[in-house]
Amino acid sequence: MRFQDTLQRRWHEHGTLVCVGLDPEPTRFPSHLRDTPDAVFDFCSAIVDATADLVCAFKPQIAHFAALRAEDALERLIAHIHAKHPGVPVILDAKRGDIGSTAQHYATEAFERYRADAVTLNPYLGRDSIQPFLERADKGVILLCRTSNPGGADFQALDCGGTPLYLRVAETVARDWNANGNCALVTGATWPEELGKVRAVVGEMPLLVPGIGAQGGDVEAVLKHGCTADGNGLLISSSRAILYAGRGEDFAAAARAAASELRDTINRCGRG
Ligand SMILES: O=C(O)c1cc(=O)[nH]c(=O)n1[C@@H]1O[C@H](COP(=O)(O)O)[C@@H](O)[C@H]1O
Repeated sequence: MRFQDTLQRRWHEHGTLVCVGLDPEPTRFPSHLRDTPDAVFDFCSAIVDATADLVCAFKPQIAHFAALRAEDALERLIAHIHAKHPGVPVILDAKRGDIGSTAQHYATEAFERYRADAVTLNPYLGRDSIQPFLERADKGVILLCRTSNPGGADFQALDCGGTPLYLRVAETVARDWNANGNCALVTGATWPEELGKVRAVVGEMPLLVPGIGAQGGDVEAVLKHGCTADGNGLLISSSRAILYAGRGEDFAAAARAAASELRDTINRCGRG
């Protein structure tokens, strides 16, 4: 099934906008897992199994695995999600971006090697750098637009003929790059008013919104500015606040409680 269809199904049939980010940091694992041979997989798969019914997507962050030489654990983790929780899409957070011939290899990496349903990309190199991904109509192409970090405005807010660069990105993606209906944008929870400006430009396009939890984004403000008219349209992503909600043997139950609370807060704050 296409990424955009699985996402719609999670929003409408499972009533959740929560995306759990999978960012393993072994120093923060519970002590009983820290020195086990397959700790990264064991930790992440326990979080996945404890939260799958509460999420609209999982988002593993590739650097967290690569830095630990744990790419094989990432491959097995994504295979585990597909096998045990079919219908939950996996977004590979890789933020790739390169000339077309190299981009082709990044597309193969994301969709064939890792079997991700969607990937985050940096649009800075322009259309041809994204083309190999856009052509995969069944896969989600999630482009950085207004990132959550403090320096996000350094370039993204630069004036481009009366419009900030991030809105130019939003306009271009919505108008020119989305012929297959498989594009989405990253807009950080830490900039809710900009999120609203992006929403006004892109119609119903899905927005991936990191920055809730550890980065301090406000759920209510995100919903006020970012929801579509039917109360959907967002993947509100949290990693550390869910993954490391507990430090003991009950870490997975603690993660479930944190994800459940986030889902309920979102639903209480007025989605659909
Ligand atoms: O593309 C992303 O996922 C992303 C974009 C952005 O603007 N800000 C941002 O924090 N992220 C990612 O989202 C996750 C946020 O983690 P927490 O702050 O722990 O919830 C990290 O994996 C970041 O790499």
